[in-house]
Amino acid sequence: RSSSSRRAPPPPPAPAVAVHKITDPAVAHRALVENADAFTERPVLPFFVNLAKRRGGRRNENISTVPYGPHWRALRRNITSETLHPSRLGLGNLAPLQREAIQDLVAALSAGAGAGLVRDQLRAAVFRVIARLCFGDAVDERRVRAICSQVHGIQVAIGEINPSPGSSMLAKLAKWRHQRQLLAFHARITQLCLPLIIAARQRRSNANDGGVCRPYVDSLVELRLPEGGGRRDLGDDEIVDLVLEFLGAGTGSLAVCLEWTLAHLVAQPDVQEKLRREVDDGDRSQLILRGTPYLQAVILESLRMHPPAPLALRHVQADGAATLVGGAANSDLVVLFILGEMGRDKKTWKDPDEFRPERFLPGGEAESVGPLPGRKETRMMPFGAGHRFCPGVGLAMAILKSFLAALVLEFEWAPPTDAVVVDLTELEGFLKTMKKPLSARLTRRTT
Ligand code: HEM
Repeated sequence: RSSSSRRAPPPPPAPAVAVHKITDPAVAHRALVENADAFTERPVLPFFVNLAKRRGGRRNENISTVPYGPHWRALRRNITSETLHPSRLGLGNLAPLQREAIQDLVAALSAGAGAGLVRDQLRAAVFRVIARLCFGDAVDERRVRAICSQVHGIQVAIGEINPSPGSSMLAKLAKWRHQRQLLAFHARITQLCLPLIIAARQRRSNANDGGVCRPYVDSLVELRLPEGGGRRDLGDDEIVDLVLEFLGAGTGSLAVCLEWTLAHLVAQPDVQEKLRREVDDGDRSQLILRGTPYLQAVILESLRMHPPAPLALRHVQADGAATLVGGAANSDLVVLFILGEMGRDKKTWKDPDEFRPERFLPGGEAESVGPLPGRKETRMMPFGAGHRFCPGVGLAMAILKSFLAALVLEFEWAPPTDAVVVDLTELEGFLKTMKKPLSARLTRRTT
């Protein structure tokens, strides 16, 4: 036999995948809401492939990456019912965590608000709340700050990934360095989180459930995942990845949204004053209970114009893809739903580039629009849509409302000098941040 006849047959070619972008909210509705079952999977990002290689090919899943099915359902049900459910996040549980974080934020901002400082302080304050929901009271402030800085680092590094790096040696080297940097962040986060996971296992064996507001990590050490007809515990490394997802998904988007919203309040003092009048009117401790439609409208308007997560991603099989491209699609699709463009779609929104919260009030063009798409219509989707919409939407809206209310009650927000115009240029990345960090002159209000 010739050597060529003994050669192993070549591996089957990888299935062709085409990329398809969607910017029209009506098309997104057809796909994610009306054909939800065909749009359940996300493409696998290279970072997770590299992480798996380091673990000898074993891929750990978090809620965002896990294929749709029993594993996803178990993780999603756990986060929703054990941590994010309104009964868990009742005012009695969330309010004290927020109060402490807001008090520290106000103190830090009172001490000076140079460029970049507002952004850093917002991120640190939101992280405190999310970290306490994740780990409970057991975590000390130094460790919280260290984890916060590593989680931020990994998000910035993911945002810097060049999607088409080219094939030159230099490009390959840059890509390799970048992946190493991501893995180093991940290793440091693992080191910082492992003692907290061990502490949670200890609490479990002591049969102490950590109180009414049970930390997310406690629910994870007790979770039994379906596997091969039976059930199994999660390993420490799997819990690290789920915790990292919780901390990252929770903090980054919230801090970015607060910064954008404050920037618009600086640019439009009339909106700021109207908002202040609403939150100042009546019992402040009952803010969320008494209803604050303008506060809700300001936040929705900010999320419409600047959805912090710029994309929702799906991997769609060729037959499901036909609903999008028409006829018979001959390849799978990676579908990019471009959330920012949907919020500014000219067919859907009047004067989409104007920040006008009134549009979400009764009588406005978007009075029935909320943070999630409706059954009949999608006009914006800052928290995604379909089966994989964001489970943190309730927590996110609660935190955004209480932080924003406190920040306009405590301070008057103005540009650093009267001559400065607020720069609202966006920076594309893992999150859509302000290109130039918000710089503001803060005057403490005496109330
Ligand atoms: C302003 C704040 C937030 C924004 C704008 C946001 C946005 C999003 C978006 C766009 C998605 C993708 C949805 C899709 O593909 O259809 C998502 C998914 C997700 N978010 Fe959020 N999010 C926020 C806060 C949070 C918080 C506070 C948490 C939890 C602590 C969270 C946890 C998650 C998780 C676990 C997923 C994956 C869901 C799944 O695949 O089943 N997010 N988020």
